Amino acid sequence: MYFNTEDIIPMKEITKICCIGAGYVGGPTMSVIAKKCPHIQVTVVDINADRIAQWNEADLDKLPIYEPGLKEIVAATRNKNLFFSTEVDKAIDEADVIFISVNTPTKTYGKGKGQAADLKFIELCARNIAKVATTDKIVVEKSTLPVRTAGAIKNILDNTGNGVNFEILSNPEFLAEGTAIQDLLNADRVLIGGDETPSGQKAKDLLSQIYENWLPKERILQTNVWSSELSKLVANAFLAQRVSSINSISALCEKTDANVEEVARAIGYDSRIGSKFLSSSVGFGGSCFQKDILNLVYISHSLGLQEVADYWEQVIIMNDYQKRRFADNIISTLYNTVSGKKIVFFGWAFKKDTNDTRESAAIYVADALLEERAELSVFDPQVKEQIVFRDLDYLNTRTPEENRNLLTVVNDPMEQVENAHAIAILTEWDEFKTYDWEKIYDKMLKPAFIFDGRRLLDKAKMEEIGFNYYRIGQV
Ligand SMILES: NC(=O)c1ccc[n+]([C@@H]2O[C@H](COP(=O)([O-])OP(=O)(O)OC[C@H]3O[C@@H](n4cnc5c(N)ncnc54)[C@H](O)[C@@H]3O)[C@@H](O)[C@H]2O)c1
Ligand SMILES: O=c1ccn([C@@H]2O[C@H](COP(=O)(O)OP(=O)(O)O[C@H]3O[C@H](CO)[C@@H](O)[C@H](O)[C@H]3O)[C@@H](O)[C@H]2O)c(=O)[nH]1
Repeated sequence: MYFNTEDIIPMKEITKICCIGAGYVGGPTMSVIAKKCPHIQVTVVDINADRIAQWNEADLDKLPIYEPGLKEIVAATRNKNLFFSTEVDKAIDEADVIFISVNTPTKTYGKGKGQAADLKFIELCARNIAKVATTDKIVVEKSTLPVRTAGAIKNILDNTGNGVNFEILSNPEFLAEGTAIQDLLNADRVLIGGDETPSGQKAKDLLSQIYENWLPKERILQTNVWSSELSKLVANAFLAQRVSSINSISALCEKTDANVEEVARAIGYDSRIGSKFLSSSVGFGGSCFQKDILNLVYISHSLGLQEVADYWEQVIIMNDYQKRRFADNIISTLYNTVSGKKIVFFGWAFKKDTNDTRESAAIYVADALLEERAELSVFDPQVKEQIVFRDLDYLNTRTPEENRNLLTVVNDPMEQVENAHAIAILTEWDEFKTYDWEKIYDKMLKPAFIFDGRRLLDKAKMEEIGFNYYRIGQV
Protein backbone atom coordinates (compact mmCIF):
# COMPACT_ATOMS: atom_id res chain seq x y z
CA MET A 1 0.00 0.00 0.00
CA TYR A 2 1.53 3.30 -0.97
CA PHE A 3 -1.20 5.80 -0.13
CA ASN A 4 -1.09 7.59 3.15
CA THR A 5 -4.41 6.85 4.85
CA GLU A 6 -4.58 10.43 6.08
CA ASP A 7 -4.71 11.68 2.50
CA ILE A 8 -8.47 11.79 2.54
CA ILE A 9 -10.10 13.22 -0.56
CA PRO A 10 -13.38 14.75 0.64
CA MET A 11 -16.49 13.16 -0.81
CA LYS A 12 -17.89 15.92 -2.96
CA GLU A 13 -19.66 16.25 -6.21
CA ILE A 14 -17.51 16.34 -9.31
CA THR A 15 -18.22 19.51 -11.27
CA LYS A 16 -15.10 19.99 -13.35
CA ILE A 17 -13.04 17.49 -15.28
CA CYS A 18 -9.86 18.10 -17.20
CA CYS A 19 -8.34 15.68 -19.68
CA ILE A 20 -4.71 16.07 -20.70
CA GLY A 21 -4.33 14.77 -24.27
CA ALA A 22 -6.83 15.45 -27.05
CA GLY A 23 -6.10 12.32 -29.07
CA TYR A 24 -8.00 9.23 -30.18
CA VAL A 25 -8.87 8.45 -26.57
CA GLY A 26 -9.13 11.86 -24.91
CA GLY A 27 -11.32 13.42 -27.60
CA PRO A 28 -14.04 10.75 -27.96
CA THR A 29 -14.03 9.72 -24.28
CA MET A 30 -14.49 13.25 -22.99
CA SER A 31 -17.11 14.03 -25.65
CA VAL A 32 -19.20 11.12 -24.40
CA ILE A 33 -18.73 12.10 -20.74
CA ALA A 34 -19.81 15.66 -21.62
CA LYS A 35 -22.86 14.37 -23.47
CA LYS A 36 -23.94 12.04 -20.69
CA CYS A 37 -23.08 14.38 -17.80
CA PRO A 38 -24.46 17.83 -18.67
CA HIS A 39 -23.83 18.90 -15.06
CA ILE A 40 -20.06 18.44 -15.46
CA GLN A 41 -17.79 20.88 -17.26
CA VAL A 42 -15.24 18.97 -19.32
CA THR A 43 -12.08 20.63 -20.65
CA VAL A 44 -9.75 18.73 -22.95
CA VAL A 45 -6.28 20.24 -23.18
CA ASP A 46 -3.29 19.52 -25.36
CA ILE A 47 0.12 21.06 -26.04
CA ASN A 48 -0.49 20.51 -29.75
CA ALA A 49 -2.16 23.79 -30.73
CA ASP A 50 -3.03 22.54 -34.24
CA ARG A 51 -4.91 19.59 -32.81
CA ILE A 52 -6.88 21.82 -30.45
CA ALA A 53 -7.66 24.19 -33.33
CA GLN A 54 -9.00 21.22 -35.31
CA TRP A 55 -11.20 20.17 -32.38
CA ASN A 56 -12.59 23.72 -32.39
CA GLU A 57 -13.18 23.77 -36.16
CA ALA A 58 -16.59 25.12 -37.12
CA ASP A 59 -16.69 22.58 -39.96
CA LEU A 60 -17.24 19.30 -38.07
CA ASP A 61 -15.86 17.30 -40.97
CA LYS A 62 -12.48 18.76 -40.09
CA LEU A 63 -12.22 17.32 -36.57
CA PRO A 64 -8.80 15.68 -36.13
CA ILE A 65 -10.32 12.25 -35.66
CA TYR A 66 -12.78 10.42 -37.83
CA GLU A 67 -15.12 8.21 -35.80
CA PRO A 68 -18.72 7.38 -36.70
CA GLY A 69 -21.07 9.35 -34.41
CA LEU A 70 -18.34 11.61 -32.99
CA LYS A 71 -19.15 14.83 -34.80
CA GLU A 72 -22.80 14.69 -33.73
CA ILE A 73 -21.79 14.46 -30.07
CA VAL A 74 -19.22 17.23 -30.42
CA ALA A 75 -21.85 19.40 -32.13
CA ALA A 76 -24.24 18.86 -29.23
CA THR A 77 -21.76 19.60 -26.43
CA ARG A 78 -18.92 21.81 -27.66
CA ASN A 79 -18.78 25.21 -25.99
CA LYS A 80 -21.68 24.18 -23.73
CA ASN A 81 -20.00 21.81 -21.28
CA LEU A 82 -17.19 20.53 -23.53
CA PHE A 83 -14.18 22.73 -24.23
CA PHE A 84 -10.94 22.18 -26.14
CA SER A 85 -8.05 24.37 -25.05
CA THR A 86 -4.28 24.79 -24.95
CA GLU A 87 -4.48 26.37 -21.48
CA VAL A 88 -3.22 23.26 -19.73
CA ASP A 89 -2.31 24.83 -16.36
CA LYS A 90 -5.61 26.64 -15.92
CA ALA A 91 -7.65 23.52 -16.70
CA ILE A 92 -5.57 21.43 -14.27
CA ASP A 93 -5.97 23.89 -11.44
CA GLU A 94 -9.73 24.23 -11.88
CA ALA A 95 -10.49 20.50 -12.15
CA ASP A 96 -11.63 18.07 -9.46
CA VAL A 97 -10.63 15.11 -11.63
CA ILE A 98 -7.73 15.07 -14.08
CA PHE A 99 -7.57 12.33 -16.71
CA ILE A 100 -4.13 11.72 -18.19
CA SER A 101 -4.69 10.52 -21.73
CA VAL A 102 -1.38 11.24 -23.42
CA ASN A 103 0.48 8.92 -25.75
CA THR A 104 2.69 6.15 -24.32
CA PRO A 105 4.56 4.90 -27.39
CA THR A 106 7.22 2.20 -27.51
CA LYS A 107 10.61 3.61 -26.55
CA THR A 108 12.87 4.39 -29.50
CA TYR A 109 16.03 5.02 -27.47
CA GLY A 110 17.99 3.90 -24.44
CA LYS A 111 17.12 1.09 -22.03
CA GLY A 112 14.13 -0.91 -23.21
CA LYS A 113 14.39 0.55 -26.74
CA GLY A 114 11.90 -1.15 -29.06
CA GLN A 115 9.93 -2.74 -26.19
CA ALA A 116 9.31 -0.67 -23.08
CA ALA A 117 6.69 2.08 -22.99
CA ASP A 118 8.06 5.59 -23.18
CA LEU A 119 6.64 7.30 -20.12
CA LYS A 120 8.19 10.73 -20.62
CA PHE A 121 4.86 12.34 -21.53
CA ILE A 122 3.21 10.81 -18.47
CA GLU A 123 5.96 12.08 -16.20
CA LEU A 124 5.70 15.57 -17.71
CA CYS A 125 1.98 15.55 -16.96
CA ALA A 126 2.56 14.44 -13.36
CA ARG A 127 5.16 17.17 -12.83
CA ASN A 128 2.86 19.74 -14.37
CA ILE A 129 -0.05 18.71 -12.16
CA ALA A 130 2.23 18.85 -9.11
CA LYS A 131 3.39 22.32 -10.08
CA VAL A 132 0.03 24.00 -10.67
CA ALA A 133 -2.51 22.20 -8.46
CA THR A 134 -3.69 24.21 -5.49
CA THR A 135 -6.63 22.01 -4.44
CA ASP A 136 -7.04 18.25 -3.86
CA LYS A 137 -7.32 16.21 -7.05
CA ILE A 138 -8.20 12.78 -8.28
CA VAL A 139 -5.65 11.94 -10.99
CA VAL A 140 -6.83 9.23 -13.38
CA GLU A 141 -4.52 7.16 -15.58
CA LYS A 142 -6.48 6.84 -18.81
CA SER A 143 -3.41 6.10 -20.90
CA THR A 144 -2.26 2.49 -21.12
CA LEU A 145 0.64 2.11 -18.70
CA PRO A 146 3.00 -0.56 -17.43
CA VAL A 147 1.90 -2.17 -14.19
CA ARG A 148 3.13 -0.17 -11.18
CA THR A 149 3.22 3.21 -12.95
CA ALA A 150 0.74 4.65 -10.45
CA GLY A 151 3.45 4.36 -7.80
CA ALA A 152 5.80 6.56 -9.83
CA ILE A 153 3.09 9.15 -10.49
CA LYS A 154 2.18 9.24 -6.81
CA ASN A 155 5.80 9.68 -5.91
CA ILE A 156 6.26 12.66 -8.22
CA LEU A 157 3.03 14.29 -7.05
CA ASP A 158 3.81 13.84 -3.37
CA ASN A 159 7.38 15.06 -3.60
CA THR A 160 7.00 18.08 -5.82
CA GLY A 161 3.44 19.13 -5.03
CA ASN A 162 2.13 22.09 -3.06
CA GLY A 163 0.94 20.01 -0.14
CA VAL A 164 -2.35 19.11 -1.82
CA ASN A 165 -3.77 15.57 -1.64
CA PHE A 166 -3.76 13.41 -4.73
CA GLU A 167 -5.54 10.11 -5.25
CA ILE A 168 -4.29 8.12 -8.24
CA LEU A 169 -6.74 5.89 -10.06
CA SER A 170 -6.20 3.59 -13.00
CA ASN A 171 -9.11 3.70 -15.45
CA PRO A 172 -7.84 2.15 -18.69
CA GLU A 173 -9.78 2.68 -21.87
CA PHE A 174 -11.05 -0.29 -23.87
CA LEU A 175 -12.60 1.47 -26.87
CA ALA A 176 -11.64 0.24 -30.31
CA GLU A 177 -11.17 2.75 -33.09
CA GLY A 178 -13.88 2.85 -35.71
CA THR A 179 -16.46 1.93 -33.07
CA ALA A 180 -15.23 4.28 -30.34
CA ILE A 181 -18.52 6.05 -29.72
CA GLN A 182 -20.59 2.88 -29.56
CA ASP A 183 -17.95 1.24 -27.36
CA LEU A 184 -18.06 4.20 -24.97
CA LEU A 185 -21.84 4.49 -24.90
CA ASN A 186 -22.29 0.79 -24.33
CA ALA A 187 -19.06 -0.36 -22.70
CA ASP A 188 -18.81 -4.06 -21.76
CA ARG A 189 -17.15 -2.87 -18.58
CA VAL A 190 -15.41 0.10 -17.03
CA LEU A 191 -12.40 -0.77 -14.92
CA ILE A 192 -11.41 1.43 -12.00
CA GLY A 193 -8.36 0.56 -9.97
CA GLY A 194 -7.35 2.46 -6.87
CA ASP A 195 -5.77 2.14 -3.52
CA GLU A 196 -7.59 0.09 -0.91
CA THR A 197 -7.70 2.88 1.67
CA PRO A 198 -10.77 4.89 2.72
CA SER A 199 -9.68 7.78 0.53
CA GLY A 200 -8.83 5.45 -2.35
CA GLN A 201 -12.29 3.91 -2.07
CA LYS A 202 -13.91 7.35 -2.08
CA ALA A 203 -12.03 8.32 -5.20
CA LYS A 204 -13.09 5.08 -6.93
CA ASP A 205 -16.71 5.70 -5.99
CA LEU A 206 -16.61 9.28 -7.27
CA LEU A 207 -15.25 8.13 -10.63
CA SER A 208 -17.81 5.29 -10.74
CA GLN A 209 -20.59 7.84 -10.28
CA ILE A 210 -19.56 9.62 -13.48
CA TYR A 211 -19.95 6.42 -15.51
CA GLU A 212 -23.17 5.50 -13.70
CA ASN A 213 -24.78 8.41 -15.54
CA TRP A 214 -25.19 6.05 -18.49
CA LEU A 215 -23.87 2.58 -17.64
CA PRO A 216 -25.39 -0.02 -15.30
CA LYS A 217 -23.55 -0.20 -12.00
CA GLU A 218 -22.74 -3.89 -12.42
CA ARG A 219 -20.57 -3.11 -15.44
CA ILE A 220 -18.27 -0.93 -13.37
CA LEU A 221 -15.52 -3.07 -11.88
CA GLN A 222 -13.35 -1.90 -9.05
CA THR A 223 -9.96 -3.49 -8.39
CA ASN A 224 -6.68 -2.58 -6.83
CA VAL A 225 -4.58 -0.26 -8.91
CA TRP A 226 -2.05 -2.85 -10.07
CA SER A 227 -4.70 -5.30 -11.28
CA SER A 228 -6.29 -2.52 -13.29
CA GLU A 229 -3.03 -1.44 -14.92
CA LEU A 230 -2.10 -5.02 -15.74
CA SER A 231 -5.58 -5.98 -16.99
CA LYS A 232 -5.37 -3.44 -19.80
CA LEU A 233 -2.17 -4.97 -21.16
CA VAL A 234 -3.56 -8.46 -20.72
CA ALA A 235 -6.84 -7.66 -22.50
CA ASN A 236 -4.95 -6.42 -25.55
CA ALA A 237 -2.56 -9.36 -25.44
CA PHE A 238 -5.45 -11.86 -25.39
CA LEU A 239 -7.26 -10.07 -28.23
CA ALA A 240 -4.14 -9.87 -30.41
CA GLN A 241 -3.36 -13.48 -29.58
CA ARG A 242 -6.68 -14.54 -31.11
CA VAL A 243 -5.85 -12.71 -34.33
CA SER A 244 -2.38 -14.25 -34.50
CA SER A 245 -3.83 -17.67 -33.71
CA ILE A 246 -6.33 -17.56 -36.57
CA ASN A 247 -3.73 -16.02 -38.87
CA SER A 248 -1.36 -18.90 -38.16
CA ILE A 249 -4.18 -21.24 -39.15
CA SER A 250 -4.77 -19.23 -42.35
CA ALA A 251 -1.30 -20.24 -43.52
CA LEU A 252 -2.15 -23.86 -42.81
CA CYS A 253 -5.45 -23.54 -44.68
CA GLU A 254 -3.70 -22.25 -47.78
CA LYS A 255 -1.57 -25.41 -47.83
CA THR A 256 -4.38 -27.87 -47.16
CA ASP A 257 -7.46 -26.63 -49.07
CA ALA A 258 -9.22 -25.89 -45.80
CA ASN A 259 -11.03 -22.55 -45.58
CA VAL A 260 -10.08 -20.38 -42.61
CA GLU A 261 -13.53 -18.83 -42.37
CA GLU A 262 -15.13 -22.26 -42.08
CA VAL A 263 -12.58 -23.28 -39.48
CA ALA A 264 -13.20 -20.06 -37.50
CA ARG A 265 -16.95 -20.65 -37.63
CA ALA A 266 -16.57 -24.26 -36.59
CA ILE A 267 -14.43 -23.48 -33.57
CA GLY A 268 -16.32 -20.28 -32.70
CA TYR A 269 -19.55 -22.21 -32.16
CA ASP A 270 -17.91 -23.68 -29.08
CA SER A 271 -19.12 -21.24 -26.46
CA ARG A 272 -15.86 -21.67 -24.57
CA ILE A 273 -13.98 -20.31 -27.59
CA GLY A 274 -16.57 -17.84 -28.90
CA SER A 275 -16.90 -16.43 -32.38
CA LYS A 276 -15.61 -12.88 -32.04
CA PHE A 277 -12.21 -11.62 -33.11
CA LEU A 278 -11.45 -14.59 -35.32
CA SER A 279 -11.28 -12.82 -38.68
CA SER A 280 -8.14 -13.78 -40.48
CA SER A 281 -6.41 -10.78 -42.03
CA VAL A 282 -3.18 -9.42 -43.44
CA GLY A 283 -2.18 -8.82 -39.83
CA PHE A 284 -3.28 -6.66 -36.95
CA GLY A 285 -2.24 -3.03 -36.81
CA GLY A 286 -3.16 -0.02 -34.73
CA SER A 287 -1.35 1.92 -32.09
CA CYS A 288 -2.09 -0.49 -29.25
CA PHE A 289 -1.69 -4.22 -29.82
CA GLN A 290 1.98 -4.35 -30.73
CA LYS A 291 2.99 -1.62 -28.29
CA ASP A 292 1.15 -3.18 -25.36
CA ILE A 293 2.39 -6.71 -26.01
CA LEU A 294 5.97 -5.46 -26.34
CA ASN A 295 5.43 -3.73 -23.03
CA LEU A 296 4.18 -6.97 -21.47
CA VAL A 297 7.18 -8.82 -22.92
CA TYR A 298 9.54 -6.19 -21.52
CA ILE A 299 7.99 -6.28 -18.06
CA SER A 300 8.05 -10.10 -17.96
CA HIS A 301 11.65 -10.16 -19.11
CA SER A 302 12.63 -7.49 -16.56
CA LEU A 303 11.06 -9.55 -13.79
CA GLY A 304 13.06 -12.63 -14.84
CA LEU A 305 10.06 -14.40 -16.40
CA GLN A 306 11.74 -15.27 -19.70
CA GLU A 307 9.28 -18.05 -20.67
CA VAL A 308 6.37 -15.67 -20.15
CA ALA A 309 8.10 -13.03 -22.26
CA ASP A 310 8.81 -15.55 -25.05
CA TYR A 311 5.22 -16.79 -25.01
CA TRP A 312 3.73 -13.35 -25.67
CA GLU A 313 6.42 -12.28 -28.09
CA GLN A 314 5.29 -15.08 -30.37
CA VAL A 315 2.03 -13.17 -30.98
CA ILE A 316 4.05 -10.40 -32.62
CA ILE A 317 6.36 -12.76 -34.47
CA MET A 318 3.30 -14.41 -36.02
CA ASN A 319 1.85 -11.02 -36.97
CA ASP A 320 5.07 -9.97 -38.73
CA TYR A 321 5.09 -13.30 -40.54
CA GLN A 322 1.52 -12.73 -41.77
CA LYS A 323 2.35 -9.32 -43.25
CA ARG A 324 5.49 -10.66 -44.92
CA ARG A 325 3.65 -13.73 -46.21
CA PHE A 326 1.03 -11.53 -47.87
CA ALA A 327 3.68 -9.43 -49.65
CA ASP A 328 5.68 -12.52 -50.65
CA ASN A 329 2.57 -14.10 -52.12
CA ILE A 330 1.97 -11.04 -54.30
CA ILE A 331 5.55 -11.16 -55.57
CA SER A 332 5.62 -14.89 -56.27
CA THR A 333 2.17 -14.90 -57.90
CA LEU A 334 3.14 -12.02 -60.19
CA TYR A 335 5.78 -14.30 -61.73
CA ASN A 336 8.43 -13.51 -59.13
CA THR A 337 8.88 -9.93 -60.19
CA VAL A 338 6.90 -6.82 -59.40
CA SER A 339 9.54 -4.39 -60.64
CA GLY A 340 7.83 -1.65 -62.66
CA LYS A 341 4.41 -3.27 -62.16
CA LYS A 342 1.51 -1.13 -61.06
CA ILE A 343 -0.07 -2.50 -57.90
CA VAL A 344 -3.08 -0.69 -56.50
CA PHE A 345 -3.70 -0.59 -52.75
CA PHE A 346 -7.30 -0.30 -51.63
CA GLY A 347 -6.95 0.91 -48.05
CA TRP A 348 -4.15 2.24 -45.87
CA ALA A 349 -5.86 2.65 -42.44
CA PHE A 350 -5.25 -0.18 -39.95
CA LYS A 351 -8.97 -1.04 -39.99
CA LYS A 352 -12.14 0.39 -41.49
CA ASP A 353 -13.99 3.48 -40.21
CA THR A 354 -10.89 5.24 -38.91
CA ASN A 355 -8.31 7.60 -40.39
CA ASP A 356 -5.65 6.16 -38.07
CA THR A 357 -2.78 4.41 -39.83
CA ARG A 358 -0.48 3.69 -36.92
CA GLU A 359 1.22 0.29 -37.37
CA SER A 360 -1.13 -0.48 -40.27
CA ALA A 361 -0.23 -3.68 -42.10
CA ALA A 362 -0.46 -1.67 -45.35
CA ILE A 363 2.73 0.22 -44.44
CA TYR A 364 4.81 -2.93 -44.14
CA VAL A 365 3.33 -4.65 -47.19
CA ALA A 366 4.01 -1.48 -49.21
CA ASP A 367 7.56 -1.32 -47.92
CA ALA A 368 8.25 -4.92 -48.98
CA LEU A 369 6.83 -4.31 -52.46
CA LEU A 370 8.70 -1.02 -52.89
CA GLU A 371 11.92 -2.89 -52.07
CA GLU A 372 11.11 -4.97 -55.16
CA ARG A 373 10.61 -1.76 -57.15
CA ALA A 374 6.85 -2.12 -57.59
CA GLU A 375 4.93 1.02 -58.57
CA LEU A 376 2.26 1.50 -55.95
CA SER A 377 -0.92 3.52 -56.19
CA VAL A 378 -2.76 3.98 -52.90
CA PHE A 379 -6.37 4.91 -52.22
CA ASP A 380 -7.99 5.17 -48.79
CA PRO A 381 -11.25 7.06 -48.27
CA GLN A 382 -10.02 8.69 -45.04
CA VAL A 383 -6.23 8.85 -45.27
CA LYS A 384 -4.45 11.84 -46.77
CA GLU A 385 -1.37 11.73 -49.00
CA GLN A 386 0.91 13.36 -46.43
CA ILE A 387 0.10 10.64 -43.89
CA VAL A 388 0.93 7.82 -46.32
CA PHE A 389 4.32 9.36 -47.03
CA ARG A 390 4.91 10.13 -43.34
CA ASP A 391 4.33 6.45 -42.55
CA LEU A 392 6.71 5.24 -45.25
CA ASP A 393 9.41 7.85 -44.65
CA TYR A 394 9.38 6.96 -40.94
CA LEU A 395 10.62 3.46 -41.78
CA ASN A 396 13.75 4.97 -43.29
CA THR A 397 14.07 2.09 -45.76
CA ARG A 398 14.73 4.46 -48.67
CA THR A 399 14.89 8.20 -49.24
CA PRO A 400 11.69 10.30 -49.23
CA GLU A 401 12.36 11.06 -52.92
CA GLU A 402 12.49 7.35 -53.78
CA ASN A 403 9.21 6.78 -51.94
CA ARG A 404 7.59 9.60 -53.95
CA ASN A 405 8.99 8.27 -57.23
CA LEU A 406 7.57 4.80 -56.67
CA LEU A 407 4.28 5.53 -54.92
CA THR A 408 1.34 7.81 -55.67
CA VAL A 409 -1.70 8.53 -53.54
CA VAL A 410 -4.91 9.10 -55.47
CA ASN A 411 -8.43 10.34 -54.75
CA ASP A 412 -10.27 8.39 -57.42
CA PRO A 413 -10.14 4.60 -57.11
CA MET A 414 -11.59 4.06 -60.59
CA GLU A 415 -8.89 6.17 -62.21
CA GLN A 416 -6.06 4.45 -60.37
CA VAL A 417 -6.89 0.93 -61.59
CA GLU A 418 -6.19 1.89 -65.21
CA ASN A 419 -3.45 -0.44 -66.50
CA ALA A 420 -2.84 -1.98 -63.09
CA HIS A 421 -1.42 -5.50 -62.81
CA ALA A 422 -2.96 -6.17 -59.42
CA ILE A 423 -5.14 -4.81 -56.63
CA ALA A 424 -4.32 -5.51 -52.99
CA ILE A 425 -7.04 -4.97 -50.40
CA LEU A 426 -5.45 -3.83 -47.15
CA THR A 427 -8.40 -2.29 -45.28
CA GLU A 428 -11.94 -3.67 -45.12
CA TRP A 429 -13.80 -0.44 -46.03
CA ASP A 430 -17.43 -1.30 -46.86
CA GLU A 431 -17.38 0.95 -49.92
CA PHE A 432 -14.88 -1.34 -51.67
CA LYS A 433 -17.59 -4.01 -51.85
CA THR A 434 -19.90 -1.67 -53.74
CA TYR A 435 -17.44 -0.81 -56.53
CA ASP A 436 -18.18 -1.80 -60.11
CA TRP A 437 -15.73 -4.69 -60.24
CA GLU A 438 -16.54 -5.53 -63.87
CA LYS A 439 -15.53 -2.04 -64.88
CA ILE A 440 -12.39 -2.32 -62.77
CA TYR A 441 -11.54 -5.61 -64.47
CA ASP A 442 -11.94 -4.01 -67.91
CA LYS A 443 -9.50 -1.24 -67.04
CA MET A 444 -6.75 -3.51 -65.70
CA LEU A 445 -4.00 -5.37 -67.56
CA LYS A 446 -4.67 -9.08 -68.02
CA PRO A 447 -4.35 -11.40 -66.27
CA ALA A 448 -5.86 -9.17 -63.60
CA PHE A 449 -5.04 -10.12 -60.01
CA ILE A 450 -6.72 -9.34 -56.70
CA PHE A 451 -4.99 -10.08 -53.39
CA ASP A 452 -7.62 -9.75 -50.71
CA GLY A 453 -5.97 -9.28 -47.33
CA ARG A 454 -9.35 -8.84 -45.65
CA ARG A 455 -11.46 -11.55 -47.27
CA LEU A 456 -13.76 -8.71 -48.24
CA LEU A 457 -14.95 -9.65 -51.72
CA ASP A 458 -17.07 -12.49 -53.04
CA LYS A 459 -14.61 -15.06 -54.37
CA ALA A 460 -17.01 -16.75 -56.79
CA LYS A 461 -18.15 -13.43 -58.23
CA MET A 462 -14.61 -12.15 -58.72
CA GLU A 463 -13.57 -15.36 -60.47
CA GLU A 464 -16.65 -15.20 -62.66
CA ILE A 465 -15.68 -11.69 -63.75
CA GLY A 466 -12.30 -13.09 -64.74
CA PHE A 467 -10.01 -12.03 -61.92
CA ASN A 468 -7.25 -14.23 -60.56
CA TYR A 469 -8.44 -13.85 -57.00
CA TYR A 470 -6.37 -14.71 -53.91
CA ARG A 471 -7.54 -14.30 -50.37
CA ILE A 472 -5.94 -14.91 -47.01
CA GLY A 473 -6.63 -18.38 -45.67
CA GLN A 474 -8.17 -20.05 -48.72
CA VAL A 475 -6.81 -21.18 -52.06
N1 LIG B 1 -6.04 4.84 -29.72
C1 LIG B 1 -6.82 3.97 -29.08
O1 LIG B 1 -7.73 3.39 -29.64
C2 LIG B 1 -6.58 3.68 -27.62
C3 LIG B 1 -7.52 2.92 -26.92
C4 LIG B 1 -7.31 2.65 -25.57
C5 LIG B 1 -6.18 3.15 -24.94
N2 LIG B 1 -5.28 3.88 -25.63
C6 LIG B 1 -4.16 4.45 -24.89
O2 LIG B 1 -4.48 5.81 -24.59
C7 LIG B 1 -3.31 6.63 -24.64
C8 LIG B 1 -3.51 7.76 -25.63
O3 LIG B 1 -3.68 7.20 -26.92
P1 LIG B 1 -4.17 8.08 -28.15
O4 LIG B 1 -4.36 7.12 -29.28
O5 LIG B 1 -5.29 8.95 -27.73
O6 LIG B 1 -2.87 8.98 -28.40
P2 LIG B 1 -2.73 10.27 -29.33
O7 LIG B 1 -1.33 10.33 -29.77
O8 LIG B 1 -3.83 10.27 -30.36
O9 LIG B 1 -3.04 11.50 -28.34
C9 LIG B 1 -2.22 11.86 -27.29
C10 LIG B 1 -2.22 13.39 -27.18
O10 LIG B 1 -1.53 13.75 -25.97
C11 LIG B 1 -0.88 15.00 -26.22
N3 LIG B 1 0.16 15.23 -25.21
C12 LIG B 1 1.32 14.57 -25.03
N4 LIG B 1 1.98 15.06 -23.97
C13 LIG B 1 1.23 16.07 -23.47
C14 LIG B 1 1.39 16.96 -22.37
N5 LIG B 1 2.45 16.88 -21.56
N6 LIG B 1 0.44 17.88 -22.14
C15 LIG B 1 -0.65 17.96 -22.95
N7 LIG B 1 -0.87 17.12 -24.00
C16 LIG B 1 0.07 16.19 -24.25
C17 LIG B 1 -0.34 14.86 -27.62
O11 LIG B 1 -0.08 16.13 -28.20
C18 LIG B 1 -1.50 14.11 -28.32
O12 LIG B 1 -2.40 15.00 -28.97
C19 LIG B 1 -2.16 5.69 -24.96
O13 LIG B 1 -1.58 5.27 -23.76
C20 LIG B 1 -2.84 4.52 -25.63
O14 LIG B 1 -2.13 3.32 -25.48
C21 LIG B 1 -5.46 4.17 -26.95
O1 LIG C 1 -10.79 -10.62 -35.94
C1 LIG C 1 -10.01 -9.67 -36.07
C2 LIG C 1 -10.10 -8.50 -35.28
C3 LIG C 1 -9.19 -7.47 -35.48
N1 LIG C 1 -8.23 -7.59 -36.44
C4 LIG C 1 -7.27 -6.49 -36.62
O2 LIG C 1 -6.71 -6.16 -35.37
C5 LIG C 1 -6.36 -4.78 -35.33
C6 LIG C 1 -6.97 -4.12 -34.10
O3 LIG C 1 -8.37 -4.07 -34.21
P1 LIG C 1 -9.32 -3.58 -33.04
O4 LIG C 1 -8.97 -4.28 -31.81
O5 LIG C 1 -10.72 -3.71 -33.51
O6 LIG C 1 -8.99 -2.01 -32.97
P2 LIG C 1 -8.12 -1.13 -31.93
O7 LIG C 1 -8.62 0.25 -32.06
O8 LIG C 1 -6.69 -1.39 -32.12
O9 LIG C 1 -8.60 -1.64 -30.49
C7 LIG C 1 -7.77 -2.47 -29.67
O10 LIG C 1 -6.82 -1.69 -28.98
C8 LIG C 1 -7.41 -0.65 -28.16
C9 LIG C 1 -6.26 0.18 -27.63
O11 LIG C 1 -5.71 -0.34 -26.49
C10 LIG C 1 -8.27 -1.29 -27.09
O12 LIG C 1 -8.83 -0.27 -26.28
C11 LIG C 1 -9.36 -2.13 -27.75
O13 LIG C 1 -10.13 -2.78 -26.75
C12 LIG C 1 -8.71 -3.16 -28.66
O14 LIG C 1 -9.72 -3.88 -29.37
C13 LIG C 1 -6.88 -4.18 -36.63
O15 LIG C 1 -5.83 -4.06 -37.55
C14 LIG C 1 -7.89 -5.19 -37.11
O16 LIG C 1 -8.04 -5.18 -38.51
C15 LIG C 1 -8.15 -8.71 -37.22
O17 LIG C 1 -7.28 -8.81 -38.09
N2 LIG C 1 -9.05 -9.73 -37.01
